[in-house]
Amino acid sequence: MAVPETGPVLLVGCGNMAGSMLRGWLAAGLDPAQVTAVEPNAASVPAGVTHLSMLPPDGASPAIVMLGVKPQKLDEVAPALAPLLAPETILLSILAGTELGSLRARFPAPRAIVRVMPNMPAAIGRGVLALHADGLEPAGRELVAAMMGALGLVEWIGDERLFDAVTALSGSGPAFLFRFIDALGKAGAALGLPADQAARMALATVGGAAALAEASDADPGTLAERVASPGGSTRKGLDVLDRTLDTLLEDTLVAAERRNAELAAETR
Ligand SMILES: NC(=O)C1=CN([C@@H]2O[C@H](COP(=O)(O)OP(=O)(O)OC[C@H]3O[C@@H](n4cnc5c(N)ncnc54)[C@H](OP(=O)(O)O)[C@@H]3O)[C@@H](O)[C@H]2O)C=CC1
Ligand SMILES: O=C(O)[C@@H]1CCC=N1
Repeated sequence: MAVPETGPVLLVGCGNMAGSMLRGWLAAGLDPAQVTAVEPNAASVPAGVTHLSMLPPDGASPAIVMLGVKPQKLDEVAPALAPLLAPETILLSILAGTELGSLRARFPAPRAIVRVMPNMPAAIGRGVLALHADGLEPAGRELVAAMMGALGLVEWIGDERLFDAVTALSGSGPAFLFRFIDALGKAGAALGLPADQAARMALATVGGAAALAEASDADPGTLAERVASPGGSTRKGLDVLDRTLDTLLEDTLVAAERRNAELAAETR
């Protein structure tokens, strides 16, 4: 999906996540000349994007501002950023745990503030972008949905209280899956396969399975049953996996969700 006409975009923080989104937007056709990134590390700012090492003291308000720093840095950037924002600026925040109320308290000017929970595959247009907005008019909603749609699947979250759960599921999710790929390869190597070969096969198996699940009308549970031929070997493996997988993932998401709630309290 092509990125829409946005007007000037200011990124405050352009590290792993905001940088991934920026790369996704540039690949989808965003003009780098429209973008300014305030970021201590110039090397992480793509070519053609204006780089600043700190916020300018004044200047025209950008149409879109995206906060991409760590939640712990919010109070470092807020005093210099707040005066640069106009009522018509759309403020996007990807900060985990940081609530709309906490953003409103620091940025009183913009009418529209949007919490965005992206994930890293946004860099290749395969991200998940969860959105929760306050004060966004229909035209702004369309613009934000189109911008995020250029990066992957857009899901509007009506109840902001679910954002910590969303962050645990799709924001952190790629890390859990990278671990799974790694562990699958290591398990193959433990059975005697050369480690590099096992790693390649694990990655291709996970990528292929995810692509098939996306392309198929059947749900993942049904697909798993199709792999498990009656009386075959997959069933024996599933019997082991099924003993712990659901609780393991629930515990994993609960731990991540809790930390997001702590970050929310710290930035309140
Ligand atoms: N990583 C992910 O997959 C996801 C992250 N997020 C959210 O994205 C945000 C950033 O996380 P992530 O990208 O992982 O972290 P990074 O540390 O990679 O990115 C943050 C960037 O902000 C820079 N920075 C620090 N202080 C300032 C400042 N005063 N002005 C401008 N830039 C500054 C940092 O520079 P330096 O390193 O020099 O401090 C760094 O490059 C967090 O709020 C996180 O919750 C959300 C979803 C997924
Ligand atoms: O680990 C973090 O805090 C962020 C939020 C989701 C992914 N990374």
